[in-house]
Amino acid sequence: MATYGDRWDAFIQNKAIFAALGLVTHGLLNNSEPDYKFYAIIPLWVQLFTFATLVEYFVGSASQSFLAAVFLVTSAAAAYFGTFIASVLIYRAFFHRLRKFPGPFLARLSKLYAVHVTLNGPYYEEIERLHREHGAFVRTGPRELSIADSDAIPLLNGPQARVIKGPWYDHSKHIEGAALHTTRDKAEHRMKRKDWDRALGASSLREYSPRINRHTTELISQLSSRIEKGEGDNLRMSDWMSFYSGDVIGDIGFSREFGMIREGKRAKLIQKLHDSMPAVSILYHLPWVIGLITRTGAEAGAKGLFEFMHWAREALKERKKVCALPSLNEPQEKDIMSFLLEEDDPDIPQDRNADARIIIVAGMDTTASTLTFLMYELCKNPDIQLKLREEVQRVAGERSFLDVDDLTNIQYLEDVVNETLRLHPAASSGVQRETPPEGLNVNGTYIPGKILTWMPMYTLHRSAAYFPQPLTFIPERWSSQPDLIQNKQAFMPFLTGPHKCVGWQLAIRELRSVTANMLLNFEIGFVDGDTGESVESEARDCFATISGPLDVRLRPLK
Ligand code: HEM
Repeated sequence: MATYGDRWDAFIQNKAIFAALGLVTHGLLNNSEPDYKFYAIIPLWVQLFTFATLVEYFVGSASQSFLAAVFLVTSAAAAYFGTFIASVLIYRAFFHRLRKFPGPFLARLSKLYAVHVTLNGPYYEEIERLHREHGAFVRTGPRELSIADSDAIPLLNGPQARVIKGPWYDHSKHIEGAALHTTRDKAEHRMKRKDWDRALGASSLREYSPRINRHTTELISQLSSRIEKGEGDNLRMSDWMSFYSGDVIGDIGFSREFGMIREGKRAKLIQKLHDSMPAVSILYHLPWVIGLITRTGAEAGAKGLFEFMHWAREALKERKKVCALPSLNEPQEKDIMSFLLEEDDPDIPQDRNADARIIIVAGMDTTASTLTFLMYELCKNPDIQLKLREEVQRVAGERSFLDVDDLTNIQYLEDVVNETLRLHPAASSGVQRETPPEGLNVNGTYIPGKILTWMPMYTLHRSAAYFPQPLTFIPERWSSQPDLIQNKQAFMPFLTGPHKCVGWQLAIRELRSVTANMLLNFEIGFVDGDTGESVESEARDCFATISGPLDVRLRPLK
């Protein structure tokens, strides 16, 4: 009579059973989109493997040593995973509900394709190339579509849109809850958005004006002193733009002084965030990896993220302490957190820490990169620089500094800002949305349910159908040459609808303030022998676009 050991041996040596189990697993997981549950599934697999090895060693008789037991179980696992993976790939390539959409073959199989592209240059450039090759709908991942058709904008972003934010936004929710930006539930988002709208609405923005003016004044004065020290022939303008936007957002966000303009270097935390960008540009294609690392307790793997969380917690506590002084119930000047925190509540809700992080992440690099690209375009187009300077000087008269509130009506300044945002949108590849279970119909094209969509702003903004002469920097298209805009709806650097950037007006005010005052004080050009191309060629797509380095020559105006 067969013993338990014999039965086990027969089982573990039967590759067909494991191959069949691989197929069953694919069948079970296929409809549940399991990638974001890998943090639970992978440890389960590891436990099963360990259990099977121990059973083989102690109960089975086919292996003479522990190593042999490991080997036998590994060969069973190879049959299981080999079949499972082959089944997944065949399904994705030929039977998936997106099979009719064109795109690179490898992108059908895995998001590793996007990782490969990212390692070789900005992802959004490849997306634009793919749209030129395949048209408005491109399959960019196993269950992912990039849609470059302005008719899809209301369906994906409008107030009545039935899509929700995609699972990407959940990547670290389990640690500290969701920030405004990462809240997927529509009702919860509406609630949170009310406070944020007050924090960044017109009357609050006026209260923040003195802070913007202070930081812009400091920027101009620091750059002037660098010129005096003989450094004006080669200044890394991309760094200065990043110091500026970081100082502004720390200050307006939660009264945090980074002092980067003063020091002429990045604060430690900001430097670490910056250093993590290459990893972010890859992980944003594989968000389940972040969940896996953080949920399986491998904190070392996500050290940067945990440090940032710790920093944000401490920064909010410090702000609270200052506000708790009897003479100061609130910061002397209001900041964004004044609207998000209950000043009398001794505790800081966890999701406010997440909000503090989003203030830095959403408010710093987006603005810094836009400013850098704007300076780049002014260097590349000296005539436009001259024309804009004349406009600004007309408003300034004898003054060498213009307050941000004096800059609301300079049409050509608006034109230059818009044209920069058109050619260099900060969210170049778009934002992730998930279609409702019943799917969507875009212009007669049916998009199945539970599909992840992206609307690539870089591609839309560079479409000749929407913006004739799309690759030329022509600020006049926004005012005196309206024929150069065929479809204004396709311009959405800040998105549109209920999730439109809540900080867009703050960003515009920063852009106006820096641009106008730079032009009042300096002539700006590329460093001798340089064309500034690294600003585009070394840019990174990290969900937000991070510009490459820009070195400039600054000459003070007489
Ligand atoms: C040129 C600068 C900026 C650009 C181009 C920009 C662009 C965007 C875009 C495209 C989104 C939508 C993201 C998504 O749905 O995933 C967004 C959202 C957001 N932005 Fe900005 N942004 C800029 C500056 C700022 C600033 C200065 C702040 C200040 C705190 C800010 C705070 C936010 C927040 C909190 C959200 C989430 C809004 C929500 O989900 O309701 N952004 N931004």
